[in-house]
Amino acid sequence: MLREESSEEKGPSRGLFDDLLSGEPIFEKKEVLRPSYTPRKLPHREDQINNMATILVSALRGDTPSNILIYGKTGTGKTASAKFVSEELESTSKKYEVPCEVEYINCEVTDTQYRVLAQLANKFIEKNRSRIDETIDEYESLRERAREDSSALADTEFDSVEEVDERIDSLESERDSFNEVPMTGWPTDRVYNSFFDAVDYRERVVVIMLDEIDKLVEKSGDDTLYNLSRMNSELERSRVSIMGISNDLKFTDFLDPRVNSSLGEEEIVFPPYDANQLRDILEARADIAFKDGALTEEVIPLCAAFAAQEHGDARRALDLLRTAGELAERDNTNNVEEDHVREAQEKIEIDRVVEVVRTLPQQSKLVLFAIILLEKQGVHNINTGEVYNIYKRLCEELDTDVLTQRRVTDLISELDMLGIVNAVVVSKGRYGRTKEISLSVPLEETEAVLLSDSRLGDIEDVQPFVQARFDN
Ligand SMILES: Nc1ncnc2c1ncn2[C@@H]1O[C@H](COP(=O)(O)OP(=O)(O)OP(=O)(O)O)[C@@H](O)[C@H]1O
Repeated sequence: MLREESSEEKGPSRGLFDDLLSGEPIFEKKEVLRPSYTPRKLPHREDQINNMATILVSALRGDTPSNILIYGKTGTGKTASAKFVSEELESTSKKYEVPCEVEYINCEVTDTQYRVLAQLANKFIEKNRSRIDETIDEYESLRERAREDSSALADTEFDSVEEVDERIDSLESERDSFNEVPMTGWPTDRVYNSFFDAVDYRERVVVIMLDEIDKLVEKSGDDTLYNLSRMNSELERSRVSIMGISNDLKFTDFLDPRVNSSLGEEEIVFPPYDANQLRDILEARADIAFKDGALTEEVIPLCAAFAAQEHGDARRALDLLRTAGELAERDNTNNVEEDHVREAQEKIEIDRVVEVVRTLPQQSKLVLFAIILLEKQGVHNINTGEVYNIYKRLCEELDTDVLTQRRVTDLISELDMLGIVNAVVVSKGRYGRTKEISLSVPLEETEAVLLSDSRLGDIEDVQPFVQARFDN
């Protein structure tokens, strides 16, 4: 007799993902909240966008636009606005058939003169080659038609098929003369010349957008900017203009005065957003990103308020909103609530700390570990001497160099600047001044990151040593 199917066995069994999928999803289009998404509308940036457009419109009249320096704190919409304006500029230039091209370079990634020039050279070499290829295609089809019927050459500059052949040959050798620049190995002069020739191949206005321009100057000085800004005096057919973007204006102190005044012909400032502006930005994105009614009333104002406290950073506001949505999704609820935002705020902060701590140099990790060990003993307002004693012991355990106390004091100041510890100088009257140090990040998570470092993870018997110091 056949065994009866139990009700549980009917149909396919529920798998690992069924429960996750069964809840009504919160998001309609989550990628709208990701940094890679470029919004079509940028509320509260109308003034800056109009300013950029007013300067760049001369490119569409065939003139060289002034160089622009854009600056403002992180997450204030500098890149998004500049990219928006560039796209509009390029599309309008196509509409009116005025050759104008924008090239974007992120100097955090491309941070040496060689790489910047090589990347630019290769982009223009590629453009020139494909333009030549298009022209060759046109001549080849003309040649085909002319071979069948010589009247196809009427109203053209050619008298015979052979002349078309010659033109195709010369275009092919012109195309082949554009050699790609290798990403290392050539003398810089040669790379510069390749870029120069590639750009000047035809009439056009070129806007070079150097995002995070301060990183380029920090890493390799101002030679690139010097060379780019003097190009126009030598170019014959084309014109180059620079748009630098930075969240740190101090880099201009290190520029040659000529480069500085040329780069900053026009300056546009992006001020931080306030909570109301962040609210508008979030609302516009949330409309597309979330299902109708998925957000409870307080979610957007709270994300905006948190991000406004962090120097008005729209990236942070969007991260918060997306993370809050993901946490709600994980809870299998249909609504994102205030608590999800608070949880998201904590999660983002911990993620930041983990990343900062994970990438600290070994010596800073040891100093931080010493502070943590002291805090675990319940020591408050730790002083540098106490940190130094434990630090030395840790170095012995690891058989590593011991830095001087002065150097360790510097490392503590660096940890303070990174927001990992809080070090305040207090006056002890006639005993002079001393630093009182406390941890400003969650202890357990920070310790776990330090212990995940294979070398620090091996230190087992330090705790009893620290303990012993306080038992006496
Ligand atoms: N006014 C705005 N409207 C909509 N989204 C915005 C606005 N301003 C910024 N954003 C969004 O915030 C995020 C950060 O913006 P963006 O990258 O332009 O900042 P930034 O000022 O260039 O920051 P950084 O200096 O860190 O590069 C992006 O996802 C961007 O789409």
